[in-house]
Amino acid sequence: MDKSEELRKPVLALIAHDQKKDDLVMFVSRHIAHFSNCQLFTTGTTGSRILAEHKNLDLMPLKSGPLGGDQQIGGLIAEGKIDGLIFFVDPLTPMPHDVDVKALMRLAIVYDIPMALNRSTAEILLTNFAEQADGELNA
Ligand SMILES: O=C(CO)COP(=O)(O)O
Repeated sequence: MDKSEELRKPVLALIAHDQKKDDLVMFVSRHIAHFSNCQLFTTGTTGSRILAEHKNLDLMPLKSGPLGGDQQIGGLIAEGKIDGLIFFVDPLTPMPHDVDVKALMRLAIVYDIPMALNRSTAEILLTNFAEQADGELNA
């Protein structure tokens, strides 16, 4: 691995179901220093909500989840382009695209991508990425 590869920004996928979007935007705000050093992919509406608060992030919104956004992120995972997935899931609302959500989670498991499905696990995931980045800087 050459130096530029070692120091490349972590690539994270961020997604939130509608009832969890406020929580995710707050989470991003709280950890903005960290997210400013990441390349981000999101589903459509999630990305718009985050960009409305934080215009300068390196963030690429894909299609909305029900229109294929979860599958696009799954495709990126299959191509090895995603280092971690933070997905604030709403467990209390039926979703028309539930199969897409399940397929995305399946691919994250298949490719052994760190996947946080709620806030407390997302905190652990971010801490881990931050520690890795510190380790690389001090190596
Ligand atoms: O439905 C979603 C994930 O399954 C999220 O999609 P949006 O970010 O477009 O609302």
